[in-house]
Amino acid sequence: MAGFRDSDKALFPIKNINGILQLFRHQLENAREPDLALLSIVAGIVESKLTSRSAAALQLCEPIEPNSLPVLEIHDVQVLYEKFHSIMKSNIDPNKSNSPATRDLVKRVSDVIWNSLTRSYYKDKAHLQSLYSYLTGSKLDCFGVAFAVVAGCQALGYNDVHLALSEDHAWVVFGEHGTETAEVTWHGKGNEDKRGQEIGKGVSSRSWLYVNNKPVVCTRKMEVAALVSAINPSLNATHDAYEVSLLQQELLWLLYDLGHLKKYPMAIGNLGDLEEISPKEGKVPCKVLFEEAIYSARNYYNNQHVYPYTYQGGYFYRNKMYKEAFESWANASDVIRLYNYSRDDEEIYKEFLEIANELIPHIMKVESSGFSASSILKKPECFANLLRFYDGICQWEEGSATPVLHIGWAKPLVNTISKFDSDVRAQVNIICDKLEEDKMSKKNGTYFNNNNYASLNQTNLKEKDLTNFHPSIEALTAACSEKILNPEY
Ligand SMILES: CC1(C)CN=C(N2CCN(c3ncnc4sc(CC(F)F)cc34)CC2)S1
Repeated sequence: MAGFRDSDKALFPIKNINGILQLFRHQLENAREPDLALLSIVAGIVESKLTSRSAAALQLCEPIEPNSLPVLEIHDVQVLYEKFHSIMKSNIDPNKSNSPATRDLVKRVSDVIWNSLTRSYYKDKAHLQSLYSYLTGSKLDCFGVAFAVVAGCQALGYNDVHLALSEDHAWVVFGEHGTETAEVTWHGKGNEDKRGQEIGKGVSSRSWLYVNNKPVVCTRKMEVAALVSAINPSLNATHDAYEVSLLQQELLWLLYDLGHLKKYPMAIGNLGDLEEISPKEGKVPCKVLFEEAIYSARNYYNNQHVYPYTYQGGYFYRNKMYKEAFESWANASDVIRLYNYSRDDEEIYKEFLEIANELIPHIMKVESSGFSASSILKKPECFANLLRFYDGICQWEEGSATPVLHIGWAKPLVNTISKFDSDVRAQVNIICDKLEEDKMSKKNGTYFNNNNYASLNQTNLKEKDLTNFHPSIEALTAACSEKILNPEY
């Protein structure tokens, strides 16, 4: 059993970030499993005190000395900790027989959380992810409900209930072999919640939202990584509370050094984003962290996750490494191409839309103003990666009930492709032999992640060679060459 131990209590009152670190380290390094309720309440109190309006006002008038926190008294924590335990135990009998959870139990814990939430509130607001928010404001976001269910099950003595995470949803696994699954929270706007049901085997299982049944299935320590990843330092739309960011970064390094981020690509990516902003002495650089996140997704999740590539692509883009960004985004597109787009996939749709219609056009604009020989417009591998990027989105649409592309995509697409001269395009040799093409197809449902775009220093790209691309790419490329050949076209 977890629990608020005397050795934890000895660390209070906590006056600075180091004190929080000690509490998390103590919870993570001791034999018994870390207490999710305790750590979520502590993280939530600190986040709330440092990002609330009063905190912002305070910052403006008298900046408190660096790394200091408002003093965290044990009483503040204990009251909330006991409240959470009593909510759980007054509704559900603790697991005296130490048996695995049942679907009915999981559903009842989810109902206790669900029915105690405020009737209606803005679900996407910041700072609604922790048990502090639940216990003091009766508000939780989608992730927060799933986390609270797992923390509730732990409080009741069900240590087989664990958090399962996709890139935009969360649910639980449970049972003797940890193979039972259950929805415990809602997803998106206006969708009926499916709480209590097992994770879809139907069409929804082909949507990105369920990552082809390759979710991050957490251990208790990875659940601590999830609550740390969910710490939100934002003070307002434009500023972050420095101390909260620093605390999150230090806690992620603690978890990284203890090896608990190995199978958690998004947490590694979050650490990479924080490191890019303020690198910590003696640590692996953010560029390596983004590579490690990709390695983790390839190694443990059969390369079915998109975000590791968009973390890396975003890094390259911000650092004007545009050729590398195109490669990352093309790799992201190679992941999405084998999914069917469903209406639950809005988040990743928005991600690809921003890359295609904002980021790439911006790169084209700044690159076409200069005429340097090193310009990406002279590099066939850039053209090839852009085609791979667009082709992946086209293939994502193929076989999907919901269309992906619309006219808004075409203009930036044609604009981008037509920036490459025919002599550069001619150096791209696309080889998709029949067998390979079948492998890459969705029809047989398997996924061979070998790169079908052979070496680029071949000559003679004939229009007919493009026939292996999605028809719209072929049409657009033909249109481009038309345009380039006959400027008045
Ligand atoms: C490359 C990006 C656009 C940058 N941030 C990204 N994030 C993706 C989502 N983030 C996450 N970071 C750690 N764990 C999780 S679990 C989850 C799904 C939710 F429903 F539980 C989301 C998420 C953090 C931020 S992707």
